[in-house]
Amino acid sequence: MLEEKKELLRVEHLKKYFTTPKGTLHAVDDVNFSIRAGETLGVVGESGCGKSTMGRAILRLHEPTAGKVYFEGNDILSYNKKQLKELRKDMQIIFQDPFASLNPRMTVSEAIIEPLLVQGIYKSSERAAIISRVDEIMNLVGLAKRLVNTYPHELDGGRRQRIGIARALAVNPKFIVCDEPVSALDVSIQAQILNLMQDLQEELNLTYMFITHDLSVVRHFSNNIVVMYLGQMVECAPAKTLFKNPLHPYTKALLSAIPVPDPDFKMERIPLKGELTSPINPDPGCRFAKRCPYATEACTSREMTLMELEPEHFVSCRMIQEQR
Ligand SMILES: Nc1ncnc2c1ncn2[C@@H]1O[C@H](COP(=O)(O)OP(=O)(O)OP(=O)(O)O)[C@@H](O)[C@H]1O
Repeated sequence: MLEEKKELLRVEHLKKYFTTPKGTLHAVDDVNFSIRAGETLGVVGESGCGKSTMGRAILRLHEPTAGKVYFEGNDILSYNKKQLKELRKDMQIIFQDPFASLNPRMTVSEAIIEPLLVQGIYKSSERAAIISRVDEIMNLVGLAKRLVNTYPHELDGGRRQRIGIARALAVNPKFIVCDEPVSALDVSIQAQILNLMQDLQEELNLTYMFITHDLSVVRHFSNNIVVMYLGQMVECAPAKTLFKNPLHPYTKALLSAIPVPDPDFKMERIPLKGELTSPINPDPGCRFAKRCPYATEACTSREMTLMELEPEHFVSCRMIQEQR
């Protein structure tokens, strides 16, 4: 019998609001989900819907406004500075733009050594052990040994992102927030980096939260997918279910925008009208209503909640919920 995978991360009623001159910006507004160890949760949605803020709030790079985050069953929002520093070894992040996130004055080896020293995994006097660990990590992420003394500007985007991955892996984490890790790369390089990340996940039993605006990137990669709209989850389901039977009009619109190679497969194209509205002091009711082709008066007057309409398939849409 297959062993049931353990839950690694649980997020409950997580909120992150920013105070702005125009009002309170609801960047993340009551999200709930969990991720099992060794699995990937894909988080998708348009730019500005709160994906990065959510990833950072989970890691406490942004202090959450409200909610709970449990890592291995522990309430990490109650952690003090010392506990947080320890936690950094378990929870890491890979950024979208490796060029912006790397120090231009650090060579490849210096960039990998930095987290090893900052996290206290080695003392700077342990030279031989550090050199051997850098060698091991470079090998793991497919960076040739000869690149050890090169600088980021001497490398292409793919190699730079391999350094970003190496820095995250250096401390032996269990969980990694991957924040659009391939969006800044040429399409030809994207697949290489995605394959590397998948291999690393298997080899090191990593758990990923993979943030992307592009549903097709997480299709084959994720166990479950969360679709976000203006700080809220509109749908959450196992990846296969979401692609086969999307229920929320916004998910359908995102999916219908992905080109499909199969000419027999015709999906009704649902155009998305207008832009993402402002997350500042949002109106009650469904936040997608202004762009939804099916919206009625009732959608704008009542607060929406996520409901499990099929096993593990959660949807926040009044019309779909009432059809059941
Ligand atoms: N430090 C901040 N102060 C004020 N508002 C912020 C801050 N960081 C993010 N925001 C706002 O929060 C909302 C969500 O932004 P976020 O970057 O999380 O979205 P995203 O879905 O990750 O988009 P992108 O892919 O463009 O980064 C946006 O309206 C953004 O302007």
